[in-house]
Amino acid sequence: MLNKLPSFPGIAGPVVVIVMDGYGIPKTEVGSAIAAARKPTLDALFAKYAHISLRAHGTAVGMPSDDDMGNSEVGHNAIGAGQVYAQGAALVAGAIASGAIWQGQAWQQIVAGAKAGANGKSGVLHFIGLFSDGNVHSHIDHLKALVLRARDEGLRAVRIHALLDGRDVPETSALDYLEPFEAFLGDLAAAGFDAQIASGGGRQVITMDRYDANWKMVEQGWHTHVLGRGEQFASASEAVRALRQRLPGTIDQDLPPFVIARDGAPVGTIEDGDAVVFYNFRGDRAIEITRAFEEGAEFDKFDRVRTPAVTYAGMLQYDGDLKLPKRFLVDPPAIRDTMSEWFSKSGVAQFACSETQKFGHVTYFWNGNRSSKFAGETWQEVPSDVVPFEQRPWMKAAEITDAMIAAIQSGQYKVLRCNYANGDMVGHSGHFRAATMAIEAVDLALSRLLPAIDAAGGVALITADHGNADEMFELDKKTKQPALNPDGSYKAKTAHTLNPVPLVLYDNVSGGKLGLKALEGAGLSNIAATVANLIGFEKHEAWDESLLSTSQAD
Ligand SMILES: O=C(O)[C@@H](CO)OP(=O)(O)O
Ligand SMILES: [Mn+2]
Ligand SMILES: [Mn+2]
Repeated sequence: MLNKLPSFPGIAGPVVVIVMDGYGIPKTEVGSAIAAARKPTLDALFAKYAHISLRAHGTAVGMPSDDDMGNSEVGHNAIGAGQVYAQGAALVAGAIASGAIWQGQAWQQIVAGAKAGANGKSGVLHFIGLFSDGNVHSHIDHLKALVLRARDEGLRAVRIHALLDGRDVPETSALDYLEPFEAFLGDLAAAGFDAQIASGGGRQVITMDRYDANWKMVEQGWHTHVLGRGEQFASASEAVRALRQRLPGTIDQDLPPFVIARDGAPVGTIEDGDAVVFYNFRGDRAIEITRAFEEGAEFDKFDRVRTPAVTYAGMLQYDGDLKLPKRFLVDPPAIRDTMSEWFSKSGVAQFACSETQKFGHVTYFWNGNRSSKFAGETWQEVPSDVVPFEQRPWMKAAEITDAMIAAIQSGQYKVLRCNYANGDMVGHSGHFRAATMAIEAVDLALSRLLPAIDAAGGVALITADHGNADEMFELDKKTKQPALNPDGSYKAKTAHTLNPVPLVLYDNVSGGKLGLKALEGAGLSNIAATVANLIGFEKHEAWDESLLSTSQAD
C-alpha cells in the first residue's frame, strides 16, 4: 500500500488521465494540424489552467538516443510505470553490440533448428519484420546483424519477408531501404551465401495488425510469407516500383503484398524444418502473427492451410503474461511497480477505456506489457472502425467519451484513464485536413468530458504520449523548415515527432491551491507520481518525481 501524504488529503472526486495520442507541441504553425484545428476547449485549457510541457521522446522514454522519436509503447510504458526503462530498441542494440544475443539459448535453438531441418534436408532461416530504421517496432541494422550472423553460423540460406514502413519513416522511402539491402544481399550471394528477400507488403495491409482489430491482415501475411501465394515479382524493389505505378499516390504502408519468384516458383515459402525469427522488438503488432506460428489446432482466427513445423522466435517476448512467444532472442524490459499495480494494492478502483486501435495502449502498455488486470481495474474497449482513418477522423472519440462519462457518473472509480486515438491514427495518414478534423473531434470530446469531471468534483490531467498531428510536413534535415516536393507542395509526413507534449491540470475544485511544477527535464514518467499525489498518496519510491504543487505542501 502506498503511504498517505502527510500534507494533502487528495481531492474528493476522481482523477482522470486523458491521453491525446499523437498530440505534440508544434515548433512551427506551418504543417501543424493542431495549430490549424478549431479547438475552443483546448484553447481555453491552455489559456486558463496550469500547464507545462513534458519530454516524450529519446532517452526520456528509454530510447537509445534523443534522435529517436517517441511512440505509444514507450510513452504509455513511461506514463503507467512512472519510471524510464531501457526499451526494446536499446536492449536489442545493446545485446547485438555485446554479442550476448548470440550466446542466448533462443538464438542457438534457432540455428540448431534450421541446421537440423526436416526430411534429411537442412532448413532455411526466415526473418519477418518491419523493414526500416524507424526504431519504433524494429531497426534494419538489427536485421543486418542477424543475416550476417546466420552466414557465420554456417546456415544454408536466409529469406527475408519485408514489411514496408512509410509510417515511422518518410511515406515513400521503401526503396531507400530496399535498394541498399538488395545490394548487401547480392554481395553475400556473390560470396556464396544464399540470402534473398522472399516476400513483403505494406505494414498496414499485411501481418502487423494489433489488438485483434483485423485478423484478415494477418491471414494475408500468412498467405504471403508462409504459403508464397500472391502476385509475383522478380525482386522487392521491382515490386515496389510496379505497384506504385499501378496505384499512384499509394504510400508504402498501404502497398499490396508481393511474392518474389523465379520461374514462377516463390523463392522463400516457409516449410517444415525451417526457422523463423520475427525481428520486431515491439509487441502490439507482433502478437497476432506470433500466435499464428505458435498455436496448434486450437488456433481459430483463420485457416492457415498449412502449419509448417518451424523453430520460431520473437526478437523479444511480447507478452509476459501470455508468455508470447515462448522463445525470444532478447529479454524485454522488466517493467515493475506500475501505478495500476500500486493503486490496486492501495485499494484504488481504476477504469481504463479506449477504442480497439489504442485499447492495449491504455491497458497492456500502461501496465508494463501485461495483458491481465490488477484487482479493482475495469477495462472497456470500444470497437474501432476498420477503415482508413482519414475517412473517419472522428474515429470513436464520442463513444469513448460516453463510456468515460458513464464510468465517472457511476461513482465507482477514483482513477480513470482514456486514450483518444485521433491525432495519431489520422496523423499517420499524412492527410492534413483529416488531421485537423481529428483534433477537432478530440476537442469536442473534451467539451463533454470535462464538465462531467467537474460535476463529480474531480480533476483531469490532459496529456499525450508523443507528437504526430503537430507536424504533418516533413522537415528539411538542414533548415528544420517544412520540406517541399519538386512541384512546390509540402512533403506529407506520416511519422511521430520529436516534440514535447502538454500536461494540463484541469482543476476547478481546489480553488487554485493545486498547480504544476515545471521540473527541469520533466517527462512522461513524472505523471504517475502526480496522479498519486492528487489522490492523496505519496509516490512509490521507484517513480520519478511528482509535478504537483499544493500550496500547503510547498
Ligand atoms: O502505428 C504504430 O504501430 C505506431 C507507429 O509505428 O504508432 P503508435 O506508437 O502511436 O502506436
Ligand atoms: Mn501513440
Ligand atoms: Mn502512432
